[in-house]
Amino acid sequence: MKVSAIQMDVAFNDPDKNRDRISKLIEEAVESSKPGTIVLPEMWNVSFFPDNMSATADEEGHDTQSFLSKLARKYQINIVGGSVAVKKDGGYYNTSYSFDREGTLVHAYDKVHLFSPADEHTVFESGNKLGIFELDGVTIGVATCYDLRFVEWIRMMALKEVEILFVPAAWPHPRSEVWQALLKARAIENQFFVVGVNSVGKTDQLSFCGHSTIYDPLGQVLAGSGEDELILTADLDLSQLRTVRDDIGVFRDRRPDLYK
Ligand SMILES: NC(=O)CCC(=O)C(=O)O
Repeated sequence: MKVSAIQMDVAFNDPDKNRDRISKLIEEAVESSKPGTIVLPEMWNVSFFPDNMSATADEEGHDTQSFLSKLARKYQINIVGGSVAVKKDGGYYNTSYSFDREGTLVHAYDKVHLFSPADEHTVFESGNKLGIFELDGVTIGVATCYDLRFVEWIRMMALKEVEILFVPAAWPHPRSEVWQALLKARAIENQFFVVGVNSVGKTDQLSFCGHSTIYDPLGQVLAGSGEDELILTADLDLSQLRTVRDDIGVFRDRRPDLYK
């Protein structure tokens, strides 16, 4: 599966501007790299996160779904749609929508671990389900930003046969090294591919650290970035996942009977 990750400078509280930018970046990614799957960062409609959610959160996710579905169909690509601020069920959610090449919504994932240091839990409701689905016959997992820190959560995805973990993020300085270390660790310990796609740029409160990176199941970098807006692409050879697991049989050798 050829994957392009869009590391983007998300405009604060301006969904229209962000949709325009994403249209251009997806067109550019398709023309330059011809990926099968494109992934976007966390909260790309409004950034992380404005205090007047009622003005800009996407009502039931309708605008986002119609926008991403059209792009997926137009370019015949899968889109793992990062995440957006959504108003639904009487609350706000940090929701990730994913689409197949026909533009069909295949999965919606509500961020489970809300980032309490930024009071995300006081504004948003949390989800309660794993983000797992299939694209082109490949088992995909999605975990949003802070979810990455929760090793048990990510391990559950590996145990459910996830082959590629996508991590859309709005991860700020001064924790760039933490972001990179956790992405790499999750790839090595779970022996799957990890695609971390972060934001860049600033809000009044935060400066996002970029360094979106695609890791193979050994934790080797297939594509990396700095702190500029850019598209990074890698071709993931999924047979590597089997080879790595045959060589070092972590899933054969683990002792869940003792992990209580
Ligand atoms: N958007 C987030 O969830 C931020 C997470 C973060 O900065 C951290 O875990 O550190």
